[in-house]
Amino acid sequence: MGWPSGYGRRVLAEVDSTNAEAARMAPGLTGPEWILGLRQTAARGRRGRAWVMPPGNFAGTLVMRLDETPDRVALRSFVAALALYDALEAVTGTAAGLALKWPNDVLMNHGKVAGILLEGLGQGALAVGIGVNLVAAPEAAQVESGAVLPVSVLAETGVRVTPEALLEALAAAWASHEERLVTYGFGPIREAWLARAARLGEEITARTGRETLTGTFETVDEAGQLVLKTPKGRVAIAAADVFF
Ligand SMILES: O=C(O)CCCC[C@@H]1SC[C@@H]2NC(=O)N[C@@H]21
Repeated sequence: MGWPSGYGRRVLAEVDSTNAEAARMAPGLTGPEWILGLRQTAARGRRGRAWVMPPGNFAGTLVMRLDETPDRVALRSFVAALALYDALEAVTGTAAGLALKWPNDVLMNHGKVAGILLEGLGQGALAVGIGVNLVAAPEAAQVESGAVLPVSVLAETGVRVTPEALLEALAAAWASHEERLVTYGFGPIREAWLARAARLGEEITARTGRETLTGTFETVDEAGQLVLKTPKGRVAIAAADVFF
């Protein structure tokens, strides 16, 4: 496939957080750029959580500028999840065991292998931060109680993938899904995501911060919201943590 044209790449031996580096780069950005951090000293996860990042794992951020509404920009979490799915299939040689968990985790054999952190940087700039447990997963005690347990690519498949090799596959897969979004809109991305979704049609629990809702995972709507069929009716949820 090769490196996609129009995308830059920077590899950093050590960085606090590739998302923080993206924020520093955003003002001078001339085009989309991938930042790969071989070590991160202050990696962050969703909802203010820390992200455990042993060396050898993948930490990358795509920083880009988009002239779009915030709702449309946010759909990049689905683009990122699909790109990760394809990239992991390419580097391990199989998609068996891979699934996508709303809003933006990638599962391998029912464990969390990758997480995505989207951050708006102001003035239309977006950081798409991606962490993948390539060689090591955090201890179960380091994750929130009830959360999907972390797994690594190495432990699940026996394949040792370097961060650089994953970036090559990820950048190519991102470019192709991004082009699809820009050309055809969210429809085909949504369908591809739903075809790979974990627990579709099953009972799941969503914690929004304000309330906890349990219901049947019906679909993801045209705005990317999780649609749950609950005893009180159908609910569309824009942001939550999901528990199986
Ligand atoms: O909580 C999650 O699941 C999202 C984790 C995102 C971690 C990645 S690692 C690269 C980028 N830099 C960060 O500080 N966080 C993201």
